[in-house]
Amino acid sequence: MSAAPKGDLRIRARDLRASAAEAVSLIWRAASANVMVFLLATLVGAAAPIATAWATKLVIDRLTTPHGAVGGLALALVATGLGAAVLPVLVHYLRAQIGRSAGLTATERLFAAAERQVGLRNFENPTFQDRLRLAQEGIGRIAEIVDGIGSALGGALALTGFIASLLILSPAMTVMVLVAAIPALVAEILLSRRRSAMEWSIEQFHRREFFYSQLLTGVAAATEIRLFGIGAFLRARMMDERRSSDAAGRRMDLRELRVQGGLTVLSATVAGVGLWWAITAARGGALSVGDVAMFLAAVIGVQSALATLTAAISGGQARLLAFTHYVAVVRAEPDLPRAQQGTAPQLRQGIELRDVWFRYSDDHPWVLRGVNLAIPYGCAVALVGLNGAGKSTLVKLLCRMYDPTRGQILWDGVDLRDIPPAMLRERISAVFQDHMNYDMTAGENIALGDLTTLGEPGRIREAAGRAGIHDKLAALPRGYDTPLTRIFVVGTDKDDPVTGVVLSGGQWQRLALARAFVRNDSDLMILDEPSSGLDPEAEHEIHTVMREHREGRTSLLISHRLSAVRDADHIAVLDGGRITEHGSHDTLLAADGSYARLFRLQAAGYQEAL
Ligand SMILES: Nc1ncnc2c1ncn2[C@@H]1O[C@H](COP(=O)(O)OP(=O)(O)OP(=O)(O)O)[C@@H](O)[C@H]1O
Repeated sequence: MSAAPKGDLRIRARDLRASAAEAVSLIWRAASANVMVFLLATLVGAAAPIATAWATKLVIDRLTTPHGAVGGLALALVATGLGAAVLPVLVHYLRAQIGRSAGLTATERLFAAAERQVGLRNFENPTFQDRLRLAQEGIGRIAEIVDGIGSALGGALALTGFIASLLILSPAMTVMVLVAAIPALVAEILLSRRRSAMEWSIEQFHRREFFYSQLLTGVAAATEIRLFGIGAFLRARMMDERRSSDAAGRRMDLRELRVQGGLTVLSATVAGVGLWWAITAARGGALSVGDVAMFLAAVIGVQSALATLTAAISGGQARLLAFTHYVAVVRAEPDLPRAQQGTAPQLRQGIELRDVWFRYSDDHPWVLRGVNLAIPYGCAVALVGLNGAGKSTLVKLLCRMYDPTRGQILWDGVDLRDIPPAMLRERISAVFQDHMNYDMTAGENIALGDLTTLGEPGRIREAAGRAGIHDKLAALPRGYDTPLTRIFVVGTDKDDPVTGVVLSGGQWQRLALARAFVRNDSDLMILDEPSSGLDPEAEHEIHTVMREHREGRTSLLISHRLSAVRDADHIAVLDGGRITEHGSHDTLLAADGSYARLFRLQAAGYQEAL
């Protein structure tokens, strides 16, 4: 596994500062009172061992002196020992509290930032996906950042106190201990940078492993996996991903083992030399017994404070580097240049696509190559075309999930780019080909189409009625309050567990239709393959309903079932990224082009069967 490129690490110094500033301000704003008590307790806790060491030295010196009074000192020793024992428990509690408060705020901000990505481009970008996942992990480690700040401050205080103590006893030894510590500090900082780069580079393995694990443990793919017997195959792929990330982790651990092992030997040697010197000096009468005890406590204290400080700095750096992903997501620009001002005018004239070109990225081929299409106000326009012709892509452009690469889409003459996406989408309702089935109650599944209906069951029922699913939903064990999921229990009533229900594909499709219908006042209704999963009777019934629903409304209907689109006001054929034919059903049949060919092909299929 290669480390992150050098350029990446250079950028990281700046990112690190931004990350530190963001983390400190987040922690402070989320829990300022607790932070103050935490810092105070940490500092007092760090001073306690120094006080203990001095009290111990004085007690020993007095004990070895005839008639030395030790009562007060012994009490002080007990008090500092008590403080040293109790404070860490308090610090631990405060750290967890601060971590929770800051984590709550950060989670809210992260998901709000993800919502600010109003289009789909970033969500389809693997780098952004990696960042999102690492950002969530980073939030989980905020408590460690708090810990790091505490350890750094405590370590610095303990270090200063013990160095001062050591200086009194032996300036030469002080220099020696400090010089031995510098390589440790530098090495730890470099190691932590390398570890962060490694973690970033193996994120792709984690994401793929997660994908396979979801497949293997989720319900969605369970039937196919069993039928095709591909469980072992998928598991092998998942384990490959795990092995790749483990291999990178093992290499990093080995590197740390070598470096940290060497550094430990170095500090043990320094401590040994110091001990030998102190004992020799005490023998010669240059140091008292208490001095030797103090010396030992100071050497151990300096080394342990340095270790704490080094770990706090390198660990803090690693955590802040992980936190840079959070900062990158919350500060990311919206993916679509966003119209802040402006409104979506109520549709009066219609929608027009003017020479629209689109490709998903510079590396992808063109999907649309100069589409010109009008969807006049109050008309039903049908879009037909072969698989992959770009029909769903065109729908996504209409909802402004992406902006056209070239050309314009006009809403009553206003460029969609000049309309805030949220306002535009309030005027549109849709059933998508790949509609969502939410693991929520039946009523909620419909109300998601217009949240104002959450408190208005009448509107929900009416939409369900129009989509032909009311009777089914009303007959469920808890009617519209029945959870449509077997994945988790909805509600908290332990004595009366709510059993979830699983709907069929066609029933889910009707629910998706109801979700679109519930948004009554929409200006544009988009129906992308709304009846593909329905039985023939249901399909006929739904098309009748949709025809009624479309009456006087502006709508765009996409279907491979050409009998379903024949009564649209206009039919447009999308082929090779362009509109190649358009007109009414009769005109297109008379023109004897590709629409006529496809229509006859489908009709012949039915006739042959008769
Ligand atoms: N998110 C995406 N990223 C990259 N390419 C995409 C993406 N979505 C679709 N495409 C590509 O764009 C082309 C058009 O796809 P689209 O889904 O719009 O076709 P369609 O006409 O709706 O097809 P179908 O009738 O099969 O539903 C296809 O070649 C597809 O591979």
